Amino acid sequence: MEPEDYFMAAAVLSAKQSKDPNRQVGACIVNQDKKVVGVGYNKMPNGCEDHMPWSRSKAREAADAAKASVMDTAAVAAIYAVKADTPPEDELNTKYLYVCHAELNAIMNKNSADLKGCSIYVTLFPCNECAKLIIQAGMKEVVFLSDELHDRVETKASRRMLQRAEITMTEFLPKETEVVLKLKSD
Ligand SMILES: O=c1ccn([C@H]2C[C@H](O)[C@@H](COP(=O)(O)O)O2)c(=O)[nH]1
Ligand SMILES: [Zn+2]
Repeated sequence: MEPEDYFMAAAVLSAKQSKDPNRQVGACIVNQDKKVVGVGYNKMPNGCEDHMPWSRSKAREAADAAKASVMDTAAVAAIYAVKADTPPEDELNTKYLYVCHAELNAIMNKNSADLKGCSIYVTLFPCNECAKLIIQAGMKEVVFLSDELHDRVETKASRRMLQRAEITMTEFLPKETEVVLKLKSD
C-alpha cells in the first residue's frame, strides 16, 4: 500500500469510532519523516461522552435543505432566519456546542513535541475552527478526502485562512479505492 493511502485509511478507520449519527470524521497527522504522530475523530469531550446530545440544530438542517435545493446565499439566510427564531436554550441541546472535532482530537493526541511542517489527512475538509488550529500548530498541508461541505460558510472561511497562511490543500486521490482489513486469517 502507498504511504498516502495508508495515512488516509488511518483517518477513515479512526472516523469509524465516532458516535455522531450524522457525520463521522477522522484525521491523521503525519510528520516530515512520514511517521503518524496523531489520530482523532469527532467525539464528545472526555467524561462527557454519554451525557451530551447528538442532535443537529434546526438552523443547520434548514441550511442543508436550502443548499440542497437552491444555493449558498439561501443556506446562509436559512441559518440566520432559524437562529433568530430559536431560543438559546434549544441550541444548548445540539451537538455543536460540545463536540470536539476530529482535527482537534488528532492534535491533542499527538505523540511528538510539536506539529511543525506536518500534513494532516482528513476525511472531510476542515471547518474554520480546525483551520485555525492547523495554522497555529504550524502544519503545512491539508489532504482531504471529501469536500462535501464546500459551500458551508465555515468551509469558505477555512479555505480563506488556509490559503492566506500558505497551507497546501490537496484533494486525496487514492491509488486503491478499497482497503480490506482482516483481523484474523482464515
Ligand atoms: O472540521 C470539522 C468539521 C466537522 N466535524 C464534525 C463535527 C460534527 O460532529 C460533524 C458535523 O455535523 P453536521 O451534522 O454535518 O453538521 O462533523 C469535524 O470533526 N471536523
Ligand atoms: Zn472543525
